[in-house]
Amino acid sequence: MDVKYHSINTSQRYISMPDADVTLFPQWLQPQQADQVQARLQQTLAWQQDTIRLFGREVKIPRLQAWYGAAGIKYRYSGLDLVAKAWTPELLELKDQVEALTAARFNSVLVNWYRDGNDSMGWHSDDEPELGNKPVIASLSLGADRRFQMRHKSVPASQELTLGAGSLLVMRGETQRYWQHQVPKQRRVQQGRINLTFRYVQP
Ligand SMILES: O=C(O)CCC(=O)C(=O)O
Ligand SMILES: [Fe+2]
Repeated sequence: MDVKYHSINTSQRYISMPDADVTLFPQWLQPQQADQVQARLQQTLAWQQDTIRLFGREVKIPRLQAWYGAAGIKYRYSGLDLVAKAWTPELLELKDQVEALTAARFNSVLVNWYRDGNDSMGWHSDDEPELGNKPVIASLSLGADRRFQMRHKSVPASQELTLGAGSLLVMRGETQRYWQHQVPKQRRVQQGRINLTFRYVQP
């Protein structure tokens, strides 16, 4: 897998939303390359189905996750304490490419595997304190198309995108402060999807 020597398509679409800065690169990776990367990540990452406490009960989250990054990076996510595993060669290569595109720095990645349309992620903002003010979040999608919904926290504004294989969504500035996002269940989707969100966590 060598992302560098594939042509990367930087055509982009700015998504006009109040109090947000969101850009979509719909075909950042070519379909073939996206499939190749997905297969490789599925095989090589240390997937876990974490549990969270919800109303006093242990509940399995509806997807598999893996957290990778630089040594010593720790992260709290929905009440989970995650410690980054060391970058794999594929993840490091993707991180370098995403850094080159966005001119931002990342030291970790949260990887989610939605096994089919029953897996999902509920409404949230990526606004944990360790992400700092105005975090840049770069989100690479592989596999099945899934709906990505966004809603403003205080004014009636919303936006929905389809995130397809090879797409890269970059959220910057005040986006996390004013907006939430989710990946709803889509019962008819039978294929899996992997999403990687590259982040900079204050060490
Ligand atoms: O799967 C996605 O597209 C979004 C993932 C996400 O919001 C997150 O990891 O915080
Ligand atoms: Fe998120």
